[in-house]
Formats: sequence, structure tokens, C-alpha cells
Amino acid sequence: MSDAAEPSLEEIRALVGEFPAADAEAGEAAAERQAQLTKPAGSLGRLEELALWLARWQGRPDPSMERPRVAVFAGNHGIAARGVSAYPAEVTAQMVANFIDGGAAVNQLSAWVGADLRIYEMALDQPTADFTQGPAMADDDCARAMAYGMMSVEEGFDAMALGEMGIANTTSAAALCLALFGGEARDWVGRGTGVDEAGLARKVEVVEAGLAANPEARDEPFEALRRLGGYELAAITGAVMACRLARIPVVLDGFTCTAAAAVLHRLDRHALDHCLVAHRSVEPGHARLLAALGKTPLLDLDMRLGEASGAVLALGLLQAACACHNGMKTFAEAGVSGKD
Ligand SMILES: Cc1cc2ncn([C@H]3O[C@H](COP(=O)(O)O)[C@@H](O)[C@H]3O)c2cc1C
Ligand SMILES: O=C(O)c1cccnc1
Repeated sequence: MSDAAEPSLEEIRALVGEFPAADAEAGEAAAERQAQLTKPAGSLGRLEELALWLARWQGRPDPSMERPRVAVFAGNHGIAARGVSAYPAEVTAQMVANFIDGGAAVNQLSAWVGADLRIYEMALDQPTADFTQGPAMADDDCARAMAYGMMSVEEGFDAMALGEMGIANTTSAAALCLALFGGEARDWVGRGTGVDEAGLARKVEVVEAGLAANPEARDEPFEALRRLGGYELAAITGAVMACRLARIPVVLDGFTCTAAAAVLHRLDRHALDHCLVAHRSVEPGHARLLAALGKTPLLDLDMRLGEASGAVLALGLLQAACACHNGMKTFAEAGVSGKD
């Protein structure tokens, strides 16, 4: 029997079967209010959808975005030694120090939306194993990383923006997507932090070698995560799960973060109904991944940073959606004539 404090991968996987549905009643009440607000029906476009989506997952007709949370998970990757990033592996820990010091993009964006930013550093001095040689993580290490991500989710906030920091993790995300959704390595690989042509070719080779060394990754989504993912990716998968269990709406960031969440979509195609994708990353695999998930991103700003930057921007849009939904007057309240 496993230690109660340390669930096994199987025990974590079983939680997917317990995912609650959204609160349809709260959604209907919100839709009823929205139909009465002083605007032509549908004229706020996706802001209207966002307000209803928040209402359904928060289980209240008047959705709130007063207390947004941002969680950035950081981990190191064995494959960083294979020349797949434009930057050295030590940048992961250096950027974590920068996050704590308030000097990164995600700090400025979080302050701008008034979000509570939390940084979760995951054994940065112990990178995952090089997945071209075998599994990136042992079963219990992957389970522990997922549980760590789950534990980052407490009650007391309105929505969760997720992101990552980990040099070489766009290669890990590409390998994960190849295992989950098929195709060719080159379909999922991009320039990440800005590798040149030779770097791009190395990324394709590393992804192909990763799948060759881990054929079992294609058999089961959690195996794909364990064999080709990383600690910060497993933590994101866990955080997405815990948010679903608590019915907390989630905003996913770019390619890497979406890839970590996609593991759950392969287990249950409704598993990410409580998630929206903030933006379309420049990383070319992201558009393909979004198509596979059936998700339309909110923004397309040519961003390719990671560290939850796009997700935090989208929190601002959720706040705007709530402000309109809760603050606007109805036609009756404002004395505005309705449709002829
Ligand atoms: C200074 C700096 C800040 C970052 N913030 C996020 N990333 C992003 O880049 C990394 C992934 O790209 P690749 O796979 O090419 O290494 C991740 O750490 C990601 O979050 C950064 C990268 C750098 C260099
Ligand atoms: O889209 C992403 O997640 C991304 C792209 C480049 C570098 N880091 C992350």
C-alpha cells in the first residue's frame, strides 16, 4: 500500500473519474442576467462567453475575479545537456531568483492585474533524467511532482493562471505532444527560446530519440508525462486536476503549459472543460495542439515567453468580463428601450 501522503500515479489517475461537471444552474442564471444587460445581444462577443464560463465553474451567477492566483512551476531537464535550448540550464534557477526578486515579466503582469503570484521551485539541482536514454522520471517522482502541483491549489481564489519555467522544456512538451497526439517530431518542435537551424534539427532528433527510447509513452497519457515530461509539467497537470476537483477555473499559458494539461484531455475529452487557453504561442506546435484540444485561444500577441505571462494577461480579460457582467445595468434599470 502506498503512503497516504504520497499517492501513486494510479491513485492520481483514478481522480480523473471523479471530475465534477460545471454548475449548469449558475450558468443559466448568469445567461438570464446577461440577456437583460444594456447591449445588443451577443455584442460583447467572447467576453460574454467568459462571464458565463466563470459563472458555471465558480457555481455563482455573479462571477468574481477579485482574487486571481498565478502559479509558476520550475524544474530542470536532463535533455538540456543536449543543446536543445538557446540558453544554459542554470537560467532556470536564475530566473526563479528573478521571480522572487520581482524582476521578471510575470511579476509586472501579475502586479498589473492584481494577481497573487506564487513560485514553486522543484528540486532544481536534480534535473529529470535524459529521456533519450529512458524515462525522464521514476513513477514515484512523477507522482510526487503531480501531488505537489495539486497541493498548490487551496481554496480562497477565483481563478488560477498556470505557467512554467524550465530550460529545454519546449523539447519536453514537443515529445509529450508527439506521444499523445501522433504525427511527426517536426510537427511539434519549434525554436523555443530562439535556437538556430542546427538547434532546431537537434530538437527534432532528441524528440525522435525520446520516443524511440520510450515507446510505452504512446500507450498511456500518464506514462507519456512520466517518460517525456518534467517536474514542472507534472505539477501543472496536478494543479489542473486539483482545480477541476475544486471547480476553480484555470487559464493555461502557452505551448508548454497546454501540453502538460493535454495529458488529461487524452484520458477524458471533457477533462479540460474548466480550462481556457490564454493565447496562441509563436511555438508552432501550439496551434496544432489547440486544434487537437478543440480550444480557441483568447489572444494572439506573438508571445513566446512562458512563465505564465500570457495566462496572466488573460486574467485581465476575465476581470473585464466580470466587470461588465456584474456592473452593467439591465434595460429596465437604465430605462433603455429593448429590441423592436
Ligand atoms: C531569460 C529567460 C526567461 C524565461 N522565461 C520563460 N522562459 C521560457 O523558456 C524556456 C523554454 O524554452 P527552451 O525550450 O528553448 O529552453 C522555459 O524556461 C520557458 O518558460 C524563459 C527563458 C529564458 C532564457
Ligand atoms: O509557448 C510556450 O509555452 C513557450 C515558448 C517559448 C519558450 N517558452 C515557452
